[in-house]
Amino acid sequence: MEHSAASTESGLYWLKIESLRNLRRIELELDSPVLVVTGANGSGKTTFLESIYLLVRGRSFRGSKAGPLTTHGAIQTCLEALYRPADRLPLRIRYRKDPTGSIHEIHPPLGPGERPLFQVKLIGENTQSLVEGEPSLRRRFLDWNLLYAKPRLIQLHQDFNRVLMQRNAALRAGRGQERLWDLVFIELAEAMDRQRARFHAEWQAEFQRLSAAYPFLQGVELCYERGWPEGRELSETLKAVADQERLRGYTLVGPARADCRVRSAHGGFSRGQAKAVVVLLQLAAERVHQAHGCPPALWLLDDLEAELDSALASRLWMDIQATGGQVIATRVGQEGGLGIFAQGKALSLVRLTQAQQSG
Ligand SMILES: Nc1ncnc2c1ncn2[C@@H]1O[C@H](COP(=O)(O)OP(=O)(O)OP(=O)(O)O)[C@@H](O)[C@H]1O
Repeated sequence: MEHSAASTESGLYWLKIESLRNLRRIELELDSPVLVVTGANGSGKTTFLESIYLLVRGRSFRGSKAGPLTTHGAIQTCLEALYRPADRLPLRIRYRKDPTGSIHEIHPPLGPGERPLFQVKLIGENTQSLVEGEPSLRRRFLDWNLLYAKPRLIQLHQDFNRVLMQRNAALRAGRGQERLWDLVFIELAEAMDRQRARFHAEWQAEFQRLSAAYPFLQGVELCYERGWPEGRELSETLKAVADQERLRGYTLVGPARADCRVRSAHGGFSRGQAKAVVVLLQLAAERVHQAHGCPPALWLLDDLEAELDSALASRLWMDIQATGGQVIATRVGQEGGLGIFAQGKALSLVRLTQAQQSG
């Protein structure tokens, strides 16, 4: 079945969901820049967002605790969407999962090393863990944003990870062979650090600009820690930790130990404030991406208003709209009230009801 693009802006304009968790079958045209999905608890709002995330990234944002993706009693999950880029013909995206595995395909396919079509930015449950959680979460977030802006650096990251694995294997073997990897390890580590530091400086500058409108962010800054002490050569640091590394059997310093913390002069953040900080980190990265020529991201907002006071939620919503990206947002409620989403761009509303759900 062919579908006509309903507006001239880039974005997803048609979506079909079959047998994803409690959503049995949904097919719809997305004909406005903002789609608000409402429904009672458990009606499938997060699952609706999950379908789009699966289509864009080929994997879910929910862990295995959420149980099987495919609707109980169904054989397979099939998701499909049509996406109109700004500068070329529409693309068909498919995700299919059955007991033998999953397939994720884009037609026509992207060229090798080509940047993904767009980024999908999820603001959902546990968003705060990015601020409060392990450094590895922030490191992955930094690299995800850096590599999207500069896809040619993917090779550098792959080379570094390969050398790190070899160096760790040599440390575990305990025959002193790790020194053979040091030269190439240092060269790749320094190159990665330079790229991360450059991206981080742009990110921090945009974060500061955005923060001016949020009084609770006075004195808050993003700090990049490269993974070995400032003012010290990596080679020196490796020598200093050599005995410890042999004892532990893995590399203790370098880019795999980097972090990008959000530091507050007043101590920590409340849950709502931490959530707002993460939205602003996403917004700041989005501004850097657009400055590098990337298309606007697609925002998936899962109950954005939860934990935020209405002034803060409205302010964030204005900043998200200003990015020019497509938005799919959820709201709890059977009445279909629009809350903060009533302010701003034209929107469509989908109310999830029993009709779309598996019984
Ligand atoms: N494989 C499955 N088959 C059928 N139903 C499932 C399956 N996996 C999960 N579910 C159900 O689907 C529903 C999915 O809920 P989801 O989290 O998407 O709802 P929600 O509208 O976002 O809820 P809330 O407002 O509480 O966040 C849950 O009731 C869950 O029990």
